[in-house]
Amino acid sequence: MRVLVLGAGALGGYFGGRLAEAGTAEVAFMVRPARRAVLHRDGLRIESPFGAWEGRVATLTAAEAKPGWDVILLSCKAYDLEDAIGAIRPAVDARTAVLPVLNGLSHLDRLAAEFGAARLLGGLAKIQATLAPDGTVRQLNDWRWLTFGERDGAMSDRVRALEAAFAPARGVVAQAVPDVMARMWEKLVHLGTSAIGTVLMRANVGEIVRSPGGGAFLLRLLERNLAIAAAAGHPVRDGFLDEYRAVFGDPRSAYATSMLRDLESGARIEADHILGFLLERARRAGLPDELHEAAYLHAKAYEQRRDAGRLPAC
Ligand SMILES: NC(=O)C1=CN([C@@H]2O[C@H](COP(=O)(O)OP(=O)(O)OC[C@H]3O[C@@H](n4cnc5c(N)ncnc54)[C@H](OP(=O)(O)O)[C@@H]3O)[C@@H](O)[C@H]2O)C=CC1
Ligand SMILES: CC(C)(CO)C(=O)C(=O)O
Repeated sequence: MRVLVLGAGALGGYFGGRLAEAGTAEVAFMVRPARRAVLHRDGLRIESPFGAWEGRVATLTAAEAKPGWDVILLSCKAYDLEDAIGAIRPAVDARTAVLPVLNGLSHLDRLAAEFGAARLLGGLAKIQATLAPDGTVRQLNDWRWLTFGERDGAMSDRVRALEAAFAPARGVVAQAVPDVMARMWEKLVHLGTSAIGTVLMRANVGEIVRSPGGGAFLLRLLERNLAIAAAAGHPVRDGFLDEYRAVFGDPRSAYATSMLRDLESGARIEADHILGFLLERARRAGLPDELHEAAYLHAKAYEQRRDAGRLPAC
């Protein structure tokens, strides 16, 4: 199996690196020149509770893209989607499945329009990882789930083959599922709650829960996001609520989101793709929207300040 990973950031670097380490697929990374220079100089370095890895990896730039890939794992941020589509376009052919692992949902319509619905898989990652300033990919806790599937629910040869390729990879639980759209909505309920909570409060889950009313605030957010998913035709599975009530009720939790990490380091954030999407869905369903509105406004005001160069020094 030949797998092209677009982006060697937190997710692309982690999952692509683990697959390269396992040696069960031919893996290459499509990267931009600055990242390529670091990978050429240092190799790909992963730090993880499941063991560090360092290795030389194949890289190519958009100008060098050629067809012949079974899977393209798309791991850019949503604000880079158009650029990434342009970069992978010459690499996509009749046999290629495109597997995006971005958070959110709205990228799916765009990718299906570009590459055809039949080529596009659904996918999500439950992991906490970051690309450190020195180029190291750092996994921050033991979350390690990569979930994907055909959007029509078929358990096709291609999703089974990808699951098999990942099976020996350490620090990864990769699963092909027959209900990937439901899983993506569940991920959005989870992320919507943690991202809105941590970004609005500029604090991790434990810090919020230990503050007066913080636990109730997170649970109210969780319920609002559950209602948004249900109104969109995707009620969560049994057990989901109990699992995430515990996640969002733990006073000792150090759980923070990639959006909070990005915001605290002055980076770009996926405000429209995640927060704007949820706000629009709350309004469309006639649900209370003031928490989503505040989070979206907060993120957009941050973008204004960032664009104007007025963020405090990090
Ligand atoms: N980090 C996390 O813990 C989690 C993140 N997610 C989601 O996964 C997605 C990816 O996030 P994450 O991995 O953190 O992001 P990162 O910013 O760490 O990595 C994205 C990478 O994509 C690269 N990229 C973007 N456009 C192109 C292009 N045209 N050609 C080549 N490379 C490109 C960037 O390269 P360059 O360096 O050149 O800018 C960057 O290194 C997001 O939607 C995020 O919300 C989901 C679960 C957890
Ligand atoms: C919700 C979480 C932590 C789970 O993977 C995530 O997706 C993120 O931080 O972007």
